[in-house]
Amino acid sequence: MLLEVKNLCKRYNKKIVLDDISFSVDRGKIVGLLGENGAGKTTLLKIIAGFSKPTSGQVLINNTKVGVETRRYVAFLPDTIIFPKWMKVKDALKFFSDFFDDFDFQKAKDMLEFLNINENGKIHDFSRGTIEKLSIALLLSRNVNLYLLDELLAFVDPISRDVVINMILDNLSEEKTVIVSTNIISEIEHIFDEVIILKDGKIVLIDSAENLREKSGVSVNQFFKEGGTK
Ligand SMILES: Nc1ncnc2c1ncn2[C@@H]1O[C@H](COP(=O)(O)OP(=O)(O)OP(=O)(O)O)[C@@H](O)[C@H]1O
Repeated sequence: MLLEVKNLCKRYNKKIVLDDISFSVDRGKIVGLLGENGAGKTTLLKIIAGFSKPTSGQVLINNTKVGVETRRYVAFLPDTIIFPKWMKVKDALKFFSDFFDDFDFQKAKDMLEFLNINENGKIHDFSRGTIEKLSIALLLSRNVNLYLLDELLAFVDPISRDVVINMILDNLSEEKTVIVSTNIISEIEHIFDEVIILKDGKIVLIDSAENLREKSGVSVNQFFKEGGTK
């Protein structure tokens, strides 16, 4: 098992944001993490990425308790812009290459060329959608076991969404696992192996996408919109 989450709880002051969450994810899977605003998706991904501490419970990646060590296995796409204002694309490439041993420089360059993103461009002058595509390209150029993509496709235009989805698929192997939190469900659900639905910090559904569609008779998107529980 690549990822094991056991009785995870997160509280901010008195507010319970994650309430006794347990699940595990195998290698090679694409998991759709769904939930309304405030359900706890970002909090969960940040804890798995090692950027936020649980109040109680445990997260194991490759059998190692989450922390500095496990950050080597994980690439995290946050839902905010990570680049400083002065940075050009070529600086971001250099930063990733200096910072991450697992970064494939040539792969990143090829992806950026494919996406028509100029290396001399200043990142903060780009549209939010282009910044998202750049972030995804850099992230997928890391060779890690687990990719956590928060709010994927939030800013990407409908035409580019398929391009991004195909980049994810091209990058996958049996060893790599992807957890995607998104609100653009209908366009990406075909790549989900498993679906987790969070509501008020609790898991209300965890199933294979295929089972979910078969049992409910509707798409994952429709199922989620109708309330997300069986
Ligand atoms: N640093 C923090 N301090 C206090 N409360 C927080 C903090 N971070 C998140 N929360 C609260 O935790 C809850 C879950 O937030 P989270 O961002 O994880 O939800 P989400 O499912 O990712 O939502 P969205 O789809 O809107 O991004 C929210 O009620 C939020 O206000």
